[in-house]
Amino acid sequence: MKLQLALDLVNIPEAIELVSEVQEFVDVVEIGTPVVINEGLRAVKEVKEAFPQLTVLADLKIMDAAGYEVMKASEAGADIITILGAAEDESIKGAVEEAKKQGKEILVDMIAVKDKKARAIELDELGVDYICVHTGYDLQAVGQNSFEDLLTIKSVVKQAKTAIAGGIKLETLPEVIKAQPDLIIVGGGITGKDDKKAAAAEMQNLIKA
Ligand SMILES: O=C([C@H](O)CO)[C@H](O)[C@H](O)COP(=O)(O)O
Repeated sequence: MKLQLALDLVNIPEAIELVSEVQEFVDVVEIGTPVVINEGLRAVKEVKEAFPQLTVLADLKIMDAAGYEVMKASEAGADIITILGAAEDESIKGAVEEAKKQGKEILVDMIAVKDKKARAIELDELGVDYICVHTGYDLQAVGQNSFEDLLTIKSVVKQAKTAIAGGIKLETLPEVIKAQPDLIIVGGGITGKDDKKAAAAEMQNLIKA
């Protein structure tokens, strides 16, 4: 199991400062969708240049023009790029093909997919690297989480790695760990703490225990 730090509500200098603080306790750094919207792929480039030893994920949530967008994110230095599970199969295939060409990985975000079990089976067959269940900010706000969905996809996925994101905190981490996803994505559970280093360290300790 690996720990991914999601950076969503920062600019580039703040992102670099935050990663400096917690780098020894995280495996993957996510340049979140809001950061890409505000700063562009320059955020991916600058974070990867500052921390070449870390895996950098570009959370583009691609919906179309997938091969081209995966190519541009790869050129910026992303190691993993996200696409939406709701995208057309042609887009998923384009993303997977381009990522393979560039030596990168594709993570599919299942946000807003209704039949997650059926779609996870299809995505697994399309050769994606990760399938991620995700409760976005707007559904977190009405009390939802993705713990059940993680068990659902884990019961059918044969080849892809599994991931979970959305509102995971220290208090809920043990329940997530029980389901043994390959990747646990945490944003506010670390970035919202006064002592971010201690929060990341505590989470990494639980994950690696
Ligand atoms: O993907 C995310 C969200 O849609 C905003 O772009 C977050 O990175 C993801 O939800 C993890 O952040 P937290 O929910 O704060 O843990």
